[in-house]
Amino acid sequence: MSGKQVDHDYNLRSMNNLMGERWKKVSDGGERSLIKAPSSASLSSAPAAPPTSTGDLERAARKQFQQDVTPGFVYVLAAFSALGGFLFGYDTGVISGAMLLLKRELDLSALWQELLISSTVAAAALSALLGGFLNGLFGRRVCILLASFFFSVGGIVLSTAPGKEVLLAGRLIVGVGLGIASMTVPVYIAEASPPHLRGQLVTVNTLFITGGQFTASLIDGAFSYLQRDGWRYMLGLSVLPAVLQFVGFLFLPESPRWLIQHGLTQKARRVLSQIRGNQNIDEEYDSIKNSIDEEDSGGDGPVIWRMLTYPPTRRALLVGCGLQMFQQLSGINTVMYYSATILQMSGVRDDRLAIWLAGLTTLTNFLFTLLGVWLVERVGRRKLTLGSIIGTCLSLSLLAIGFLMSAQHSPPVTFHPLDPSMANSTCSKYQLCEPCMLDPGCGFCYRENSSALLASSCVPVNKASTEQAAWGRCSNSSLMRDETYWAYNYCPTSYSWLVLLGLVCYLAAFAPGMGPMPWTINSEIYPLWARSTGNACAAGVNWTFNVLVSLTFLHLAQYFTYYGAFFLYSSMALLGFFFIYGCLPETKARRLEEIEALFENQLCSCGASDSDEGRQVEYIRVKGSNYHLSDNDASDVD
Ligand SMILES: O[C@H]1[C@H](O)[C@@H](O)[C@H](O)[C@@H](O)[C@H]1O
Repeated sequence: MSGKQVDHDYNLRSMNNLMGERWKKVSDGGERSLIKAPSSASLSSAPAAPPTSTGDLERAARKQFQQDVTPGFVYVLAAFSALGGFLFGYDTGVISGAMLLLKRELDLSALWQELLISSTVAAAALSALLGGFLNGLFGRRVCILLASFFFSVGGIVLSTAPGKEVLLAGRLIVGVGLGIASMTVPVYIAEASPPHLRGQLVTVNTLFITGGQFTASLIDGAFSYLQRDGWRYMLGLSVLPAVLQFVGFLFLPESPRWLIQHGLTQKARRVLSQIRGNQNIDEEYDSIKNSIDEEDSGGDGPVIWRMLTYPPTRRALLVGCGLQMFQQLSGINTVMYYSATILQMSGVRDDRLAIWLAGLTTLTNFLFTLLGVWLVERVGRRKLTLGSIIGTCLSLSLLAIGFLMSAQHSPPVTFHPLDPSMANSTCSKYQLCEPCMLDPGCGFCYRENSSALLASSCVPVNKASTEQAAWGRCSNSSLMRDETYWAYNYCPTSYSWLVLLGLVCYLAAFAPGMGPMPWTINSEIYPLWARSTGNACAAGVNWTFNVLVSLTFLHLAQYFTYYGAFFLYSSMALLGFFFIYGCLPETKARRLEEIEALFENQLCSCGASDSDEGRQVEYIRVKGSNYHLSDNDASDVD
């Protein structure tokens, strides 16, 4: 565990020799299909024979390495693993639509609604922590099998539940699966991927999360038309991908790194050959073995203790957990959850239409995560995360300004109807829509006549359904004549376009970087002995802050108003920017065994070394030998 880097023997002279050999064969026509002859354009300034520079050869070698030797099996493995991400997104996303039907059919109180929503996230936080222990003991494959088993059983329990108690049990079971999957899948993909594809393949897992959220919003929209039992289909459909993943993983292999760690060396070699195709696996095998041997002499005590007392892993853990915390403090789940309300503010009054349009929010999140998959190996993790958090911070401010303008131009209450029960409701005290809307017990009832508001009142909400008032004009849809509207949670405003613009900018900035990078980076910053525990802690932090932010939003809005809440999220994102700028090193294209060395310097010294980033380091293997390439400076190689 000394931070010493494994000696990879990047012998450039031998590379030149090998390249020379190879080039000779190319000239002879022997391996023309492996390294193509340079185009005439690239030859124009080169000497006649051999007609290329070392840089060209390096590039050709790298291209060949990337094109020829990444077997399709790695993609299959990543896709089956990422089904765990899909279930993560589906199960967290589907509940909002299901809840609309559930609360009507099962007559759920507010407490039960909150229980059904947050129990899953709380169970996920605990089981993510437990997942670290299970991963070390049984391996990644068994943990993924276990997670998909929980997802399947949970889905069946939910779809057949006779009452709310069984529903709660089902939600807890799904939560346990979520926690285990969220910490295991990124680790498994990272350990199986070749370095040049690792970032992209782990980011695909987050793409599947946002894909799951998008699918959930479509399913919610489609089944909301069913008069009865729509929620059973919504919650039960997750069984299909869960069973698919379970069956797939019966045939997929264990991570070679875990196998070597547990002395199953022959099996590990077999798996490595399977996932590395026609490459020589000796060097990778040795480097994993070396790092495990170093770690074995690293001391006693529980892993978390060893992590905290060894500076590089302590720093990595801080960075990993910090990233997850700032991801959630940037308010992604509040924005997603309240997107329907935000859309209603901008004039969409039909509930069903608002549900469908909220699907557009999840689609935008999904599409911009796709951009992240494309960018991660091009610009690197650090720049992508930094750019994303600046954009997130600015667009949160834009959202806040939109809410501020709406609040400052809040329509007045002009009509004070008498409460038929003569109860003295607090709603009648409000003079403006803004405080009326922020009180969870009240809503704004108004008539609109060619964009002018008439006879607007603040009245109590119907406790059984927030879609109606407790009494008066807005208490019954048949009573609501043309142009009479009920606004719960929002106020009619002419600044809704600003809020909508803020929402779109927010998703465009958040989704490619702050969404996926915390997961991707956590899967690669810990040495093998600390990887499960590190990811378990970081995933636990993610889920804990997820539940904290979602549960506090309404109270925050009540005390600080909507714009106060969004300014708060924006300042959190600004803090996050300083944290990432100072503490997050670039891990792109490094081998997992080398990354520990990046955390040897004091934490928060990364900003100072930004200039090093121009010198991109890549490791490639050509038929079993490794070379250390510098992309930007071919003259390094002489
Ligand atoms: O990375 C994911 C993703 O960005 C999701 O959209 C969000 O709901 C999750 O909380 C987050 O962890």
